[in-house]
Amino acid sequence: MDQAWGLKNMLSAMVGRQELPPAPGHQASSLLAAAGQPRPRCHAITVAGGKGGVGKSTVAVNLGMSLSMAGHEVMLLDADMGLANVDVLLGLAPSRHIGHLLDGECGLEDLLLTAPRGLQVIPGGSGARRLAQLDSNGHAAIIRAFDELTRPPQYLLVDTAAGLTDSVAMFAAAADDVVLVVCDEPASITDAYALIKVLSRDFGVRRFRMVANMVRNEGEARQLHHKLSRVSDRFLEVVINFSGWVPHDERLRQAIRRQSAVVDLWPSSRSALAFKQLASAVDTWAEPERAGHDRIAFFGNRVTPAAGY
Ligand SMILES: Nc1ncnc2c1ncn2[C@@H]1O[C@H](COP(=O)(O)OP(=O)(O)OP(=O)(O)O)[C@@H](O)[C@H]1O
Repeated sequence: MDQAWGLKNMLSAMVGRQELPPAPGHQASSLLAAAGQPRPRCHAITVAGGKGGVGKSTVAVNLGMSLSMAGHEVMLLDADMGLANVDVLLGLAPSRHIGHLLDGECGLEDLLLTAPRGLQVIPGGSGARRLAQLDSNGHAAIIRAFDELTRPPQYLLVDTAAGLTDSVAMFAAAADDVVLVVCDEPASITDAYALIKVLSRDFGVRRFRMVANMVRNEGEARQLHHKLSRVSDRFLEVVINFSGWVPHDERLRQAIRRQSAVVDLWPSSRSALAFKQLASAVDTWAEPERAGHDRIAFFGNRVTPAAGY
Protein backbone atom coordinates (compact mmCIF):
# COMPACT_ATOMS: atom_id res chain seq x y z
CA MET A 1 0.00 0.00 0.00
CA ASP A 2 1.22 3.51 -0.81
CA GLN A 3 2.55 4.83 2.52
CA ALA A 4 1.19 8.35 2.16
CA TRP A 5 -2.22 7.00 1.16
CA GLY A 6 -2.30 4.74 4.18
CA LEU A 7 -1.42 7.58 6.50
CA LYS A 8 -3.99 9.86 4.90
CA ASN A 9 -6.76 7.36 5.56
CA MET A 10 -5.57 6.80 9.06
CA LEU A 11 -5.64 10.56 9.65
CA SER A 12 -9.16 10.84 8.23
CA ALA A 13 -10.27 8.13 10.58
CA MET A 14 -8.72 9.95 13.51
CA VAL A 15 -10.11 13.38 12.76
CA GLY A 16 -12.87 13.15 15.37
CA ARG A 17 -11.23 14.52 18.52
CA GLN A 18 -12.63 11.80 20.77
CA GLU A 19 -10.85 9.18 18.69
CA LEU A 20 -7.44 10.71 19.14
CA PRO A 21 -5.14 9.13 21.67
CA PRO A 22 -4.95 11.14 24.88
CA ALA A 23 -1.89 13.33 25.25
CA PRO A 24 0.69 11.69 27.49
CA GLY A 25 1.57 13.33 30.76
CA HIS A 26 -1.96 14.66 30.86
CA GLN A 27 -2.26 17.32 33.51
CA ALA A 28 -4.88 19.82 34.49
CA SER A 29 -4.33 21.06 31.03
CA SER A 30 -7.28 22.61 29.43
CA LEU A 31 -7.94 24.59 32.58
CA LEU A 32 -7.26 27.83 30.78
CA ALA A 33 -9.78 27.00 28.13
CA ALA A 34 -12.26 25.79 30.69
CA ALA A 35 -11.81 29.00 32.63
CA GLY A 36 -12.80 30.89 29.52
CA GLN A 37 -9.42 32.56 28.99
CA PRO A 38 -8.06 32.87 25.48
CA ARG A 39 -4.53 31.49 25.34
CA PRO A 40 -1.75 33.56 23.76
CA ARG A 41 -0.76 33.34 20.10
CA CYS A 42 1.30 30.36 19.09
CA HIS A 43 2.67 29.87 15.62
CA ALA A 44 3.84 26.37 14.69
CA ILE A 45 6.41 26.22 11.91
CA THR A 46 7.72 22.92 10.59
CA VAL A 47 11.12 22.94 8.92
CA ALA A 48 11.44 20.27 6.23
CA GLY A 49 13.31 19.74 3.00
CA GLY A 50 13.19 16.16 1.84
CA LYS A 51 16.88 15.65 1.24
CA GLY A 52 19.33 15.05 4.08
CA GLY A 53 22.10 17.52 4.81
CA VAL A 54 20.45 20.58 3.23
CA GLY A 55 20.51 22.44 6.54
CA LYS A 56 17.12 21.77 8.15
CA SER A 57 18.48 21.52 11.70
CA THR A 58 20.82 24.46 11.12
CA VAL A 59 17.91 26.62 9.96
CA ALA A 60 15.59 25.42 12.74
CA VAL A 61 18.17 26.13 15.46
CA ASN A 62 19.35 29.50 14.18
CA LEU A 63 15.93 30.76 13.15
CA GLY A 64 14.53 29.66 16.52
CA MET A 65 17.32 31.40 18.40
CA SER A 66 17.00 34.55 16.27
CA LEU A 67 13.29 34.74 17.11
CA SER A 68 14.20 34.23 20.75
CA MET A 69 16.83 36.98 20.55
CA ALA A 70 14.14 39.26 19.11
CA GLY A 71 12.21 38.83 22.36
CA HIS A 72 9.82 36.01 21.50
CA GLU A 73 9.17 32.89 23.52
CA VAL A 74 10.31 30.06 21.29
CA MET A 75 10.30 26.28 21.56
CA LEU A 76 12.13 23.96 19.22
CA LEU A 77 10.94 20.37 18.92
CA ASP A 78 13.54 17.98 17.55
CA ALA A 79 11.24 15.73 15.53
CA ASP A 80 14.06 13.83 13.86
CA MET A 81 13.26 11.26 16.47
CA GLY A 82 15.66 8.42 17.06
CA LEU A 83 18.37 10.39 15.24
CA ALA A 84 17.89 13.69 16.98
CA ASN A 85 20.79 16.11 16.95
CA VAL A 86 19.54 19.56 18.00
CA ASP A 87 20.86 18.88 21.51
CA VAL A 88 24.29 18.05 20.03
CA LEU A 89 24.25 21.19 17.87
CA LEU A 90 23.62 23.27 20.99
CA GLY A 91 25.86 21.38 23.42
CA LEU A 92 22.93 20.32 25.59
CA ALA A 93 22.86 17.13 27.64
CA PRO A 94 19.27 15.92 27.93
CA SER A 95 18.45 13.30 30.52
CA ARG A 96 15.02 12.64 29.02
CA HIS A 97 13.51 12.82 25.58
CA ILE A 98 10.24 12.49 23.74
CA GLY A 99 10.20 8.71 24.37
CA HIS A 100 9.75 9.35 28.10
CA LEU A 101 6.77 11.54 27.29
CA LEU A 102 5.22 8.80 25.16
CA ASP A 103 5.77 6.28 27.94
CA GLY A 104 3.87 8.56 30.31
CA GLU A 105 6.94 9.01 32.50
CA CYS A 106 6.84 12.79 32.30
CA GLY A 107 4.95 15.68 30.79
CA LEU A 108 6.09 17.85 27.91
CA GLU A 109 7.15 20.65 30.25
CA ASP A 110 9.53 18.26 32.05
CA LEU A 111 11.46 17.80 28.81
CA LEU A 112 12.20 21.46 28.19
CA LEU A 113 15.89 22.37 28.11
CA THR A 114 16.97 25.98 28.03
CA ALA A 115 19.57 26.71 25.37
CA PRO A 116 21.48 30.01 25.09
CA ARG A 117 19.43 33.14 24.45
CA GLY A 118 16.38 31.59 26.07
CA LEU A 119 15.53 29.12 23.31
CA GLN A 120 13.68 26.12 24.75
CA VAL A 121 14.47 22.73 23.25
CA ILE A 122 12.48 19.50 23.35
CA PRO A 123 14.95 16.69 22.65
CA GLY A 124 13.93 13.98 20.23
CA GLY A 125 16.11 11.16 21.53
CA SER A 126 18.93 9.45 19.76
CA GLY A 127 19.67 5.79 19.21
CA ALA A 128 16.14 4.59 19.98
CA ARG A 129 14.78 2.59 17.05
CA ARG A 130 11.33 2.63 18.55
CA LEU A 131 11.21 6.42 18.20
CA ALA A 132 12.37 6.34 14.61
CA GLN A 133 9.57 3.90 13.82
CA LEU A 134 6.75 5.64 15.63
CA ASP A 135 3.28 5.14 14.16
CA SER A 136 0.60 7.77 13.54
CA ASN A 137 -0.81 7.38 17.05
CA GLY A 138 2.60 8.23 18.47
CA HIS A 139 2.98 11.30 16.27
CA ALA A 140 -0.56 12.43 17.07
CA ALA A 141 0.13 12.02 20.79
CA ILE A 142 3.20 14.26 20.51
CA ILE A 143 1.26 16.91 18.59
CA ARG A 144 -1.60 16.82 21.07
CA ALA A 145 0.80 17.11 24.00
CA PHE A 146 1.35 20.76 23.04
CA ASP A 147 -2.26 21.46 23.95
CA GLU A 148 -1.28 20.67 27.52
CA LEU A 149 1.31 23.39 27.95
CA THR A 150 0.29 25.81 30.65
CA ARG A 151 2.36 28.48 28.92
CA PRO A 152 2.48 27.91 25.18
CA PRO A 153 5.30 29.68 23.33
CA GLN A 154 4.79 32.35 20.71
CA TYR A 155 6.67 30.24 18.19
CA LEU A 156 7.10 26.50 17.96
CA LEU A 157 9.70 25.34 15.44
CA VAL A 158 9.71 21.68 14.45
CA ASP A 159 12.88 20.22 12.99
CA THR A 160 12.07 17.16 10.86
CA ALA A 161 13.97 14.17 9.57
CA ALA A 162 15.25 13.70 6.05
CA GLY A 163 13.10 11.77 3.61
CA LEU A 164 9.42 11.55 2.91
CA THR A 165 8.27 9.62 5.93
CA ASP A 166 4.94 9.55 7.73
CA SER A 167 6.60 11.47 10.51
CA VAL A 168 7.66 14.37 8.26
CA ALA A 169 4.25 14.48 6.58
CA MET A 170 2.37 14.48 9.84
CA PHE A 171 4.46 17.19 11.50
CA ALA A 172 4.26 19.33 8.37
CA ALA A 173 0.49 18.91 8.05
CA ALA A 174 0.06 19.79 11.74
CA ALA A 175 1.89 23.13 11.44
CA ASP A 176 0.66 26.59 10.50
CA ASP A 177 3.55 27.07 8.10
CA VAL A 178 5.98 24.76 6.37
CA VAL A 179 9.47 26.06 5.69
CA LEU A 180 11.25 24.17 2.94
CA VAL A 181 15.01 24.33 3.11
CA VAL A 182 16.48 23.91 -0.34
CA CYS A 183 20.04 24.12 -1.60
CA ASP A 184 21.37 24.33 -5.11
CA GLU A 185 21.69 20.64 -5.88
CA PRO A 186 19.43 18.72 -8.26
CA ALA A 187 18.56 16.15 -5.57
CA SER A 188 17.54 18.88 -3.15
CA ILE A 189 15.14 20.36 -5.70
CA THR A 190 13.63 17.03 -6.76
CA ASP A 191 13.23 15.90 -3.13
CA ALA A 192 11.61 19.21 -2.17
CA TYR A 193 9.25 18.86 -5.12
CA ALA A 194 8.33 15.31 -4.08
CA LEU A 195 7.59 16.53 -0.57
CA ILE A 196 5.43 19.39 -1.85
CA LYS A 197 3.55 16.97 -4.10
CA VAL A 198 2.69 14.55 -1.30
CA LEU A 199 1.87 17.23 1.25
CA SER A 200 -0.41 19.09 -1.15
CA ARG A 201 -2.07 16.07 -2.72
CA ASP A 202 -2.57 13.95 0.38
CA PHE A 203 -2.57 16.42 3.27
CA GLY A 204 -4.05 19.61 1.85
CA VAL A 205 -0.96 21.75 2.49
CA ARG A 206 -1.19 24.51 -0.10
CA ARG A 207 1.39 27.06 0.96
CA PHE A 208 5.11 26.58 1.44
CA ARG A 209 7.85 28.98 2.47
CA MET A 210 11.13 28.34 0.71
CA VAL A 211 14.46 29.21 2.29
CA ALA A 212 17.54 28.80 0.10
CA ASN A 213 20.52 27.60 2.10
CA MET A 214 24.24 27.53 1.33
CA VAL A 215 23.87 29.88 -1.65
CA ARG A 216 26.26 32.64 -2.74
CA ASN A 217 23.84 35.53 -3.06
CA GLU A 218 20.21 36.54 -3.33
CA GLY A 219 20.22 36.12 -7.12
CA GLU A 220 21.20 32.48 -6.76
CA ALA A 221 18.56 32.01 -4.07
CA ARG A 222 15.84 33.51 -6.25
CA GLN A 223 16.90 31.35 -9.17
CA LEU A 224 16.48 28.31 -6.98
CA HIS A 225 13.01 29.49 -6.02
CA HIS A 226 12.19 30.02 -9.68
CA LYS A 227 13.28 26.46 -10.54
CA LEU A 228 11.13 24.96 -7.80
CA SER A 229 8.04 27.08 -8.37
CA ARG A 230 8.16 26.74 -12.15
CA VAL A 231 7.60 23.01 -11.99
CA SER A 232 5.23 23.22 -9.00
CA ASP A 233 3.09 25.90 -10.68
CA ARG A 234 2.73 23.67 -13.68
CA PHE A 235 1.70 20.47 -11.97
CA LEU A 236 0.47 21.31 -8.47
CA GLU A 237 -1.98 23.74 -6.92
CA VAL A 238 0.37 25.29 -4.42
CA VAL A 239 1.97 28.59 -3.57
CA ILE A 240 5.66 28.64 -2.81
CA ASN A 241 6.72 31.90 -1.22
CA PHE A 242 10.31 32.98 -1.37
CA SER A 243 11.06 33.59 2.29
CA GLY A 244 14.77 34.21 2.50
CA TRP A 245 18.24 32.84 2.00
CA VAL A 246 21.29 31.91 4.03
CA PRO A 247 24.77 32.16 2.53
CA HIS A 248 27.31 29.43 2.65
CA ASP A 249 29.36 30.55 5.63
CA GLU A 250 32.48 29.01 7.12
CA ARG A 251 31.66 30.75 10.42
CA LEU A 252 28.51 28.64 10.63
CA ARG A 253 30.54 25.44 10.31
CA GLN A 254 32.96 26.63 12.96
CA ALA A 255 30.03 27.35 15.29
CA ILE A 256 28.69 23.83 14.71
CA ARG A 257 32.07 22.39 15.65
CA ARG A 258 31.88 24.38 18.88
CA GLN A 259 28.36 23.08 19.48
CA SER A 260 26.92 26.56 19.32
CA ALA A 261 24.52 28.46 17.11
CA VAL A 262 26.22 30.95 14.84
CA VAL A 263 23.65 33.61 15.78
CA ASP A 264 24.79 33.26 19.38
CA LEU A 265 28.54 32.97 18.82
CA TRP A 266 29.06 35.36 15.92
CA PRO A 267 25.93 37.53 15.59
CA SER A 268 27.62 39.77 13.01
CA SER A 269 28.60 36.96 10.66
CA ARG A 270 26.94 36.80 7.23
CA SER A 271 24.83 33.77 8.08
CA ALA A 272 23.77 35.19 11.47
CA LEU A 273 22.60 38.39 9.79
CA ALA A 274 20.66 36.32 7.27
CA PHE A 275 18.94 34.42 10.09
CA LYS A 276 18.09 37.70 11.79
CA GLN A 277 16.49 38.92 8.57
CA LEU A 278 14.63 35.64 8.19
CA ALA A 279 13.30 35.96 11.73
CA SER A 280 12.03 39.47 10.96
CA ALA A 281 10.27 38.10 7.89
CA VAL A 282 8.69 35.27 9.89
CA ASP A 283 7.37 37.81 12.33
CA THR A 284 5.33 39.39 9.54
CA TRP A 285 3.60 36.13 8.61
CA ALA A 286 -0.10 36.12 9.30
CA GLU A 287 -1.16 34.99 12.74
CA PRO A 288 -2.61 31.47 12.60
CA GLU A 289 -6.35 31.02 12.87
CA ARG A 290 -7.37 28.42 15.39
CA ALA A 291 -11.10 28.10 15.09
CA GLY A 292 -12.63 25.03 13.52
CA HIS A 293 -9.60 22.82 13.00
CA ASP A 294 -10.65 19.52 11.50
CA ARG A 295 -7.16 18.07 11.46
CA ILE A 296 -4.50 17.05 13.90
CA ALA A 297 -2.71 20.32 14.45
CA PHE A 298 -0.25 21.81 16.89
CA PHE A 299 -2.26 23.84 19.40
CA GLY A 300 -5.34 22.62 17.53
CA ASN A 301 -7.30 22.61 20.76
CA ARG A 302 -6.76 26.27 21.15
CA VAL A 303 -9.99 27.72 19.88
CA THR A 304 -10.80 31.41 19.70
CA PRO A 305 -13.24 32.56 22.42
CA ALA A 306 -15.88 33.30 19.80
CA ALA A 307 -15.82 29.66 18.79
CA GLY A 308 -16.98 28.38 22.12
CA TYR A 309 -14.57 29.13 24.97
N1 LIG B 1 24.68 28.05 5.49
C1 LIG B 1 25.61 27.10 5.67
N2 LIG B 1 26.93 27.37 5.45
C2 LIG B 1 27.87 26.43 5.60
N3 LIG B 1 27.61 25.17 5.97
C3 LIG B 1 26.33 24.83 6.21
C4 LIG B 1 25.27 25.77 6.08
N4 LIG B 1 24.11 25.15 6.40
C5 LIG B 1 24.43 23.89 6.71
N5 LIG B 1 25.76 23.68 6.60
C6 LIG B 1 26.52 22.43 6.80
O1 LIG B 1 25.70 21.35 6.40
C7 LIG B 1 25.69 20.36 7.42
C8 LIG B 1 24.34 19.71 7.46
O2 LIG B 1 23.42 20.62 8.02
P1 LIG B 1 22.18 20.11 8.89
O3 LIG B 1 22.59 19.07 9.84
O4 LIG B 1 21.50 21.32 9.41
O5 LIG B 1 21.32 19.45 7.73
P2 LIG B 1 19.99 18.60 7.85
O6 LIG B 1 19.20 18.91 6.62
O7 LIG B 1 19.31 18.86 9.14
O8 LIG B 1 20.56 17.14 7.81
P3 LIG B 1 19.81 15.76 8.18
O9 LIG B 1 18.67 15.65 7.23
O10 LIG B 1 20.86 14.74 7.92
O11 LIG B 1 19.38 15.88 9.60
C9 LIG B 1 26.07 21.09 8.70
O12 LIG B 1 26.76 20.27 9.58
C10 LIG B 1 26.93 22.21 8.23
O13 LIG B 1 28.27 21.78 8.24
